[in-house]
Amino acid sequence: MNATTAPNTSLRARLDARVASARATVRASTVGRPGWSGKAWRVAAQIAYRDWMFTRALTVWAARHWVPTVLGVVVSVGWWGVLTLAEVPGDRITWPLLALLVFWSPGLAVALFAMIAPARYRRRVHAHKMAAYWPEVARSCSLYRTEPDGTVTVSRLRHVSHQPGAVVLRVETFPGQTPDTLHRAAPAVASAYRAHGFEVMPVKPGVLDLALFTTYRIAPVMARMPVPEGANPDALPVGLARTGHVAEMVVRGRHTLVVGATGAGKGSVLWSVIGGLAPAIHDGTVSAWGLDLKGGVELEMGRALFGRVAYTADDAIEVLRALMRVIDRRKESMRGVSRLHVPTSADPLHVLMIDELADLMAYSEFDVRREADRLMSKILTQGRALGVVVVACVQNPRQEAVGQRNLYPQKIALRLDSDVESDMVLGPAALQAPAHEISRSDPGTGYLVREDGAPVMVRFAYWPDELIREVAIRYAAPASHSAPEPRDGADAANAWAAAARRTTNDNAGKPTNEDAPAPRTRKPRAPRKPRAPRAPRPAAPAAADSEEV
Ligand SMILES: Nc1ncnc2c1ncn2[C@@H]1O[C@H](COP(=O)(O)OP(=O)(O)OP(=O)(O)O)[C@@H](O)[C@H]1O
Repeated sequence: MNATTAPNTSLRARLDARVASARATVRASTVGRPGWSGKAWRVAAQIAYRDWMFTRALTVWAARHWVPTVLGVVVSVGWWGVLTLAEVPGDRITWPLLALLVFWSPGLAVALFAMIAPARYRRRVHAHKMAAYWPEVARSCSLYRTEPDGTVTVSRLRHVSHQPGAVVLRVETFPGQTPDTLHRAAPAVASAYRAHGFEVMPVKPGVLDLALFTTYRIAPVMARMPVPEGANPDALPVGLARTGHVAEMVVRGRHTLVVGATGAGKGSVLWSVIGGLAPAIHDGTVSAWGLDLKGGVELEMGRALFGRVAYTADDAIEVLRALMRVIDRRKESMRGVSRLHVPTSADPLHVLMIDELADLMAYSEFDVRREADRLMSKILTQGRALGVVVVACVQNPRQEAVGQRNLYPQKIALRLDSDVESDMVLGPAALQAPAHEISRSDPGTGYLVREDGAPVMVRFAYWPDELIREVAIRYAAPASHSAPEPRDGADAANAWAAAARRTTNDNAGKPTNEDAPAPRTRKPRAPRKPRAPRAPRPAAPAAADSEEV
């Protein structure tokens, strides 16, 4: 900041403060008064406001349509003058006045509309202004072509609509233009209209909605007790989007990486997912697993929602192995039956929530890191279709902390420290999602970048500790989820398949902990006789992954 702007800024700030305080005083002594006097002030203010809207709309109409305005005045005054000069007996006012009303009737209709629905009137006026400016914007943003006869064709603006916090332009391509051109021009269009940001949403081939945000911030949202209808892992409500709509996140079939600097609000994302899914956890269709190597400070608050949690590195490895067993079992049961797991209470969607991934993947002992890396790679590459998904939170997106970030198809970038980090996390989507520009005073705000790469700014709901505790009590996980071991019946078959594959496994003989017998009592093994014919079974493609059974 230079020396001349500093005093101006403080003068401006002082003036703003004075104006705000004067407004507050006037408000408190008029419409803000308690009781009947306050009510009377509010009614009077409404009448004055609507009168003002009527007059303003009529004046604007008259200024724009001066021909009928002047003609109306000339005809009615002339008529009255003729009647007066001719000394016609009787009423000389009514008919001239009616003539004026007829000429001015369109303006009066608009003014009445402005008086009855002032907010809608303002939005319409605004939409008209935006539409009037469109040809110029389209030309300056290269959304035009010049015809052989020299005329210029611009992309057609079908209509302008308003949503809370955004103005939406529905734009249509002209023949020879691709939607990509509109995508590329979107930042320039947003800048031309002085918008705080934009979002492009395809409507149908050749037609796009371009949402221009009129506000930079999304107001804080408080989480509420979740309801069973909302606990949908295909469209989980997690907060508010900039358009004012509920923001939804896909959990099933997606691994999600959540990155945010310290204090950016990763806890809000974590609890929006686990808390939002709580009713599904309670009815058994979702099973939550947790890793919190900060000693369980975050997850212990809602411990009852999790089937299994780990607060130390060694326990975390055990949890990852247990998840691999689930994956291997599902590979067997889903092979040739289904390509995307459908959760049921007997066979739930497993959601692994990791608070601070770097504690496990970067700051643990070397052996733990290596094993965690191996298991996470397998879970991330094999789990999503098999109904095992990971939501991993991390502060630092550096390579060593999140070496596998490309294995997460869905990313959430909360406030980040630099544009390099935004780029690192979001790649090309960072251009539309400058997470490093999110203000420190807006924790819980971030960009959700789905698999298709389109970013949506979201304010995740804030979950106070009391609510997390209440939700955990009300929607505690069923007891069966606390020890998710191989199901009876499936056990013997898996053991047979594993034993058979181990004989052909490249890693056979290597000391892996998954080979250790599960600590549960198992059914006595079937006689070894059937092993021989199973060995050449065409299980080779999955063999590399089979040792975790
Ligand atoms: N959605 C939200 N709305 C409003 N305030 C929030 C929201 N989320 C978080 N906060 C505020 O920001 C603070 C920090 O949030 P949180 O602990 O979730 O950050 P974090 O990213 O997990 O930080 P760290 O990585 O240091 O643990 C909270 O104590 C809360 O006051």
